[in-house]
Amino acid sequence: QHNPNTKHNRTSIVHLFEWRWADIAEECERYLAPNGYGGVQISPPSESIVVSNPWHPWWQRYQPISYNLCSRSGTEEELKDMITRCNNVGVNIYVDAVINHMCGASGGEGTHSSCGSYFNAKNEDFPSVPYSSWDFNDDKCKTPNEEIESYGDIFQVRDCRLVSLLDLALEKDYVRGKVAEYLNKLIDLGVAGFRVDACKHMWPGDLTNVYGRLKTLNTTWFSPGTKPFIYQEVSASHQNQSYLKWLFKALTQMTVFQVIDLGGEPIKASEYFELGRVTEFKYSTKLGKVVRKWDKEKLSYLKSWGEGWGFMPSDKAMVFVDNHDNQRGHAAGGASVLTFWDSRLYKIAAGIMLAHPYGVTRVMSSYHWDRHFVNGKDQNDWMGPPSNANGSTKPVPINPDSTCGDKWICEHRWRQIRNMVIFRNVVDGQPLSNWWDNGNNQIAFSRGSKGFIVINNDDWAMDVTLNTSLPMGTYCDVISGDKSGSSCTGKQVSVAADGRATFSISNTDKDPFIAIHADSKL
Ligand SMILES: O=C(NCCCOc1c(-c2ccc(O)c(O)c2)oc2cc(O)cc(O)c2c1=O)[C@@H]1CCCN1C(=O)/C=C/c1ccc(O)c(O)c1
Ligand SMILES: [Ca+2]
Repeated sequence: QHNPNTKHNRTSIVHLFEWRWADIAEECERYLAPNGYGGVQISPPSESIVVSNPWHPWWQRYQPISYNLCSRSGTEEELKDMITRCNNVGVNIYVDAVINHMCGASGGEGTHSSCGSYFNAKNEDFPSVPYSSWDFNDDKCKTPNEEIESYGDIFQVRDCRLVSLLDLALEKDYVRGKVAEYLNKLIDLGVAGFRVDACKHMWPGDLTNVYGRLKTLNTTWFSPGTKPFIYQEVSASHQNQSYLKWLFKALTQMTVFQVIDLGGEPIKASEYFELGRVTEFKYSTKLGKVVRKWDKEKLSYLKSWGEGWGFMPSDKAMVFVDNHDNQRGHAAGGASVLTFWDSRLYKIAAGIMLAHPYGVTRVMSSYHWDRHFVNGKDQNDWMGPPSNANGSTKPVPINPDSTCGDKWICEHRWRQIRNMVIFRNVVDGQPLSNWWDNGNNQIAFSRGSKGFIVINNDDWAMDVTLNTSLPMGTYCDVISGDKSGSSCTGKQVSVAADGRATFSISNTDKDPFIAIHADSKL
């Protein structure tokens, strides 16, 4: 089901990565609802392993040991309360569903889990579900050590263990039933859909079967018959790296009698299109390259942004500037991905993503960690959220100036990003028009007659008069400030009767872009 089911033309999702349920509930009521966010992607709510080395890494939550709704973010009661409170203010909840695997094969035995449930990884014994060795792909996987060895082999990628994670036998009716039971319980609680993790490692046919077992949404908040919104993580990045390594090795060893499919990426995102939306991973890396002006990329090339760049159809795409994985440089294209660490360029990238009509947009909300690069790799890329000595996650304090404290970054609260989320809501449904560029890194475009954005990413000042297609009047720039009452706290733009306006943007501006829309008009 490809429609996010968002309420009263809210168009963006925010990923409150590793937030506690209690804090999410507060944030829905005090910030997300008033500022037009459509929904929240929450971290996996299922009980996971607790890893001690490295100490409580963020990715331990991607190693389930049961489907008990009890995790580092809170209890089932807190989850239920949060979903209710967010739904009551029109903010949907999307669950990060980890259904391809359980914990790593060397996860050990015992109760080192987020809620103390017993499991034995070695025997593939997860009594809380229950799952036993019958429910894993050991027989189906044809590699000697059960691991994915070559990313060029689509059977290994689906049926073997991803970094030794115990691979569930999703072709079995019993396993499909257990996974559907887990997702349906969340639907009963009121969630609006799922971000399905690691889809590349599951057969589309198995996913189709599981999705087919899902209930329609809880009618307390959704109209009868509404199907859950599904968006599938299909990441080419890591695959690409390993796939290209394999390809090179194969080529050096290839004899004339062997025929190796030299095609592109073996598994295509399009295999998953019919099932739901798919994360467009090229978007992050390409947008990062263009805004950083790497590889001779220019902002003016964004004239054909979207399908024109070879991305999947807009109505199938979930897009983002960065995500929890590639903001840590994991992905092959990782180096170009913009993150909160590069805040000035990050805001430009977010402005472009939110102003452009392509895809459903997801805003990342991160926490700070002590990056420590050694030979280009961050030794601390595993670090979990701000936490107390006992490993529990710290609450999110809100400062008087509306920023977050205690190392929570809260990109979704940055004025420039928050206001562009609102911009996207105001212009929803309006086509991109009035494209203008200077052949380099100065661009501008409107969204019908509802909004207009101008960006200067060149190393010199910009001073142009452009047709905005907006009605005559004075507009507040929502990047340098807000409209408050009958005045602007930042720059203002006056649009003449013929729709033209003059824009002057210094290349040394804190934020070298201007955005105006129907609701920022005085
Ligand atoms: O070096 C690592 N992993 C190998 C490279 C990334 O591979 C992983 C991918 C992955 C990434 C890109 C691909 O193209 C691909 O086919 C697979 O997806 C996962 C999904 C999970 O639910 C749990 C995982 O441990 C992984 C994972 O390790 C570290 C140590 C273990 C976790 N991890 C990690 O780096 C964890 C990464 C991770 C975790 C959760 C995610 O949703 C995700 O996208 C990445
Ligand atoms: Ca699998």
